[in-house]
Amino acid sequence: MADPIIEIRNVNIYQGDSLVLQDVNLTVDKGEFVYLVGKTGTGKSSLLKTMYGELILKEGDGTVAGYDLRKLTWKTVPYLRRSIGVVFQDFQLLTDRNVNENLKFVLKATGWKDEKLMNEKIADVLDKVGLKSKGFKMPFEMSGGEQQRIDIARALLNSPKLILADEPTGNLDPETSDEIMSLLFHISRDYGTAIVMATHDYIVLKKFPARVVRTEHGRIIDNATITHL
Ligand SMILES: Nc1ncnc2c1ncn2[C@@H]1O[C@H](COP(=O)(O)OP(=O)(O)OP(=O)(O)O)[C@@H](O)[C@H]1O
Repeated sequence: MADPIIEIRNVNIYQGDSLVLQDVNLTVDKGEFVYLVGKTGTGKSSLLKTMYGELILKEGDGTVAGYDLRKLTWKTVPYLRRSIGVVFQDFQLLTDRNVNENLKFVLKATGWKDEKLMNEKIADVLDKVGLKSKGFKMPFEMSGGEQQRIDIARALLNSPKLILADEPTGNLDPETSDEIMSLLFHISRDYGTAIVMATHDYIVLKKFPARVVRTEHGRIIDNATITHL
C-alpha cells in the first residue's frame, strides 16, 4: 500500500499577495523520485519552500514527513527541517571553514553533542557521497561538483526520509551533472530516501527518467510527459 511522505491537498501558494500556484494536489510516496519542472517563475521554488516551511501554508492542507504544514510554528519548523534534507543550486557552504567544520556546524545546530558520534556521522556521510578523504579541504579548494556532493552530504546528516533539491545541477557541467544525478538516484534507491528535485535540465530528465510534475499556468500537472520544459 502507498505510504506518502508528502501529501498536499487543495493548496494555494502565495508570494506576498500574489497567487503563484492554485489548487495544488500532490502525493509523493516514501522512496519515490519526482522531478518538478516548469518555466522560470512558475512556482517550483515556491512549492519546495512551502514543503520545508519557509513559505507559510495559508490555504489547503499539507503533511510533509509527518509534519502538518498548517500547524507549523517557529518552534516546530526546525524539527521539520531536521527530518528532511534540502539541497540548493549554489551549495551554500560556509566559506570560512573546512568540510568537517561545515558538517559539524549543522550537527551541533540540530542538537548533536557527542564529539565521537559527530565525527562518525561526518565520516559516514562523506563516504556516502564519495569524498571520504576531503574533510579537511576548504570549500574554495573544491570543484563545483565536489561542493555539490558536500551539500548533499550535509542534507544526509540527519538521515532524512526526504530530500528537497532546488536545481542541484544548475551550476554544473554536463559530466558533473551526471555524477550528481547518479549519486541522488543511488541515495534514493539504496537508502529509500524520497527526492523531489526542481530542474530545468531536459537532458538530465531523459538520462535519468522518473515521475515528472510540471508547474504551468498557475497549476501543477502530475505525471506530465516530457515534451518540453
Ligand atoms: N521572495 C519573493 N517575494 C515576492 N515574489 C516572489 C519571491 N520569490 C518568488 N517570487 C515570485 O513568485 C513567482 C514564482 O517564483 P519561483 O521562484 O517559485 O519560481 P520558479 O519556478 O522556481 O522559478 P526559477 O525556475 O526561475 O527558479 C515568480 O513570479 C516570482 O517572481
